[in-house]
Amino acid sequence: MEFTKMHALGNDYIVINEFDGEVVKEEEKSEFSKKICRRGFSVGADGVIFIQKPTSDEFDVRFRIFNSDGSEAEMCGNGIRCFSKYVYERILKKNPLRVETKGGLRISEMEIENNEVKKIKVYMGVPKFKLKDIPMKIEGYDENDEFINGEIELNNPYLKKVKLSVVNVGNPHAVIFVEDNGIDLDFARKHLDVIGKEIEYHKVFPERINVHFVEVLNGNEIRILTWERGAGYTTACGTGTTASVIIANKLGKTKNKVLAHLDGGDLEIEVKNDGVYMIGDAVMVYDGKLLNIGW
Ligand SMILES: N[C@@H](CCC[C@H](N)C(=O)O)C(=O)O
Repeated sequence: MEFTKMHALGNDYIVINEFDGEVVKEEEKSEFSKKICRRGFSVGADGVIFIQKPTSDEFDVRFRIFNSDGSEAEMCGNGIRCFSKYVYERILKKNPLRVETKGGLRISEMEIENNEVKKIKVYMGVPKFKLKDIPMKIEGYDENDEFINGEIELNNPYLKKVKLSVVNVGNPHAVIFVEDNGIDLDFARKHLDVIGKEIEYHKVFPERINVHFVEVLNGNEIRILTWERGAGYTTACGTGTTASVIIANKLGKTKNKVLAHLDGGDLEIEVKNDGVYMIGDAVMVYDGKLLNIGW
């Protein structure tokens, strides 16, 4: 089986081209992703991306993303930049590219030099804030309410409660401003696998959630530490960065154009009237041939 290893800001994916036909059977995709993502024993990655034919003429190509724990996500910001680069350079010379995702239509506009995609600007859609759209279920709130800087209780030795905001940008995110919680990013990093995991699996989030600790540096810059649903700590999360800027902007903490500093590098997000845009690059690391999936 042939695959390509790609990354965007260190958030790494195994890309499998199924545009001309299925490579991994539908019912095996989850288990396959879990196995091939296991670092040390197999290729290792934060997730697997499948490139498929779209299900309708509205789109040029279909994007599927499985996390390293085998769960399928609706969207992935770093993944869609990797995907767009792969599709343009190897499958379809279409620019802009209309991408079908489980989170809805996304449009990738690429900057190209000598047939190589250098930068990708992705239309990330319109954010949803209602609890029914996250989804989130919490006592005292209606399904049409929003949960912005609301508090939830935790059960760990380090942080007893946390103020967070939720938004769905195709997939669900919880955004935690460290300054609103009397903590800093060093504290969050030290206890990330306890606190991040607890929030990911918190009973108020029936489909789990991606978790981001955010420090606002000024009106145009933020720093983010991420714990991803289904993958744990990652060096960057494109949808998470999009979500963090949307919430920061909604709370008046930043302007509408923000440079986010992530462990794996920087990403630009712009909040506009018609939706949100993410601008960054992606890297093709190597092509591989799978000999043994390991485990
Ligand atoms: N790293 C991605 C998000 C991948 C999916 C996420 N873990 C989920 O389950 O929603 C990104 O760059 O957006």
